[in-house]
Amino acid sequence: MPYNDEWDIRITDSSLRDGSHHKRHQFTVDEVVSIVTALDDAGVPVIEVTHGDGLGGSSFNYGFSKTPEQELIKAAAQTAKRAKIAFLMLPGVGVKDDIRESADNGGSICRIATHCTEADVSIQHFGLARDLGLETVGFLMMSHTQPPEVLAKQARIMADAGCQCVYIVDSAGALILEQTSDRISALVAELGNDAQVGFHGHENLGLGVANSIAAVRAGALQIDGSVRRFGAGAGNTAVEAFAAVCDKLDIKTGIDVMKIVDAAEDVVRPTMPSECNLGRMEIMMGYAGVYSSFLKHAATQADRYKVSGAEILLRAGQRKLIGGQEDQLIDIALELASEQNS
Ligand SMILES: CC[C@H](O)CC(=O)C(=O)O
Ligand SMILES: [Mn+2]
Repeated sequence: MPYNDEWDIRITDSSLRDGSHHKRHQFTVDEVVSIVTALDDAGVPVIEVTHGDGLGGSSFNYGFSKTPEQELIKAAAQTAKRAKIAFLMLPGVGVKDDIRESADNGGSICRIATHCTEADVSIQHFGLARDLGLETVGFLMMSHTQPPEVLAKQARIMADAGCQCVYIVDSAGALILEQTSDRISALVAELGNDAQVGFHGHENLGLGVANSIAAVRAGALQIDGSVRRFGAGAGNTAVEAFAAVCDKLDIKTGIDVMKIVDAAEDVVRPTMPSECNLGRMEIMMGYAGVYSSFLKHAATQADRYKVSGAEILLRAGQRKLIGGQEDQLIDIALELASEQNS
């Protein structure tokens, strides 16, 4: 079944949210306006704008925003002619008032993200979002850590709370092809017509586009990506490459391939501090199953304690760290430094 009469699937660009990790949360209003203008013109139907760690993420632990995220959401909503503006929130990092403020500023899609075994902490937020008339999306983060049947039960909790599309979120870029499609299929079977299923990929093993196609073939109707892969770790599925692949496979996305490749090169790339690399630290994240947003934090601690960033990430994977446990990267760096000096 297609997404609607116009598109087979709906693509959400996350460069102004997931890309915030890569930019250490330094987006300006001018950058948001230029990126939203270009993506909207290229036919991207949904653009996500928030601090990288979601509403309320601007903090000592996650990194302070250069511009308050509500100003960025407002600027995006005022700029977009066709695209809907989405925002993300992790319960506990943000609170319900942040959802209200985002809606007042023109955000129309509320995305609530939880660790993939903790869906129950999202229930009140989906309720509020639906009461406010917002469209809802749920993120099951670090989905590589749980088998399909566990994820399906968590998806059911979100759907029953009012979530209209539950995403398998490959936060670590660790899923490999069938591991993606098996998880999507389990959610599709569980949710039926109660909610759609989506996929959010990361490129840490170079599989963002391939995993996204596997997800579509398994029944996902919403797919995330970031233009120029502008996201945490090695970045997200490149929207321009994914749109081109969909075009060749006759999967309708509504995105103009010629316009989106220009936007990627001419508008988005100049706002990036650097390309999103697929270097040893990024590969280690996919290999060891580490949350992509740990990359910059691990790099900071590696510099500070003169230890290997890749080794920090490998141990973070062994410890099975999840989002919110960024401070343990300091502990691992100290452990490595003491081993080095003994
Ligand atoms: C807000 C945390 C995180 O960046 C959400 C996400 O994009 C992911 O888990 O991949
Ligand atoms: Mn992500």
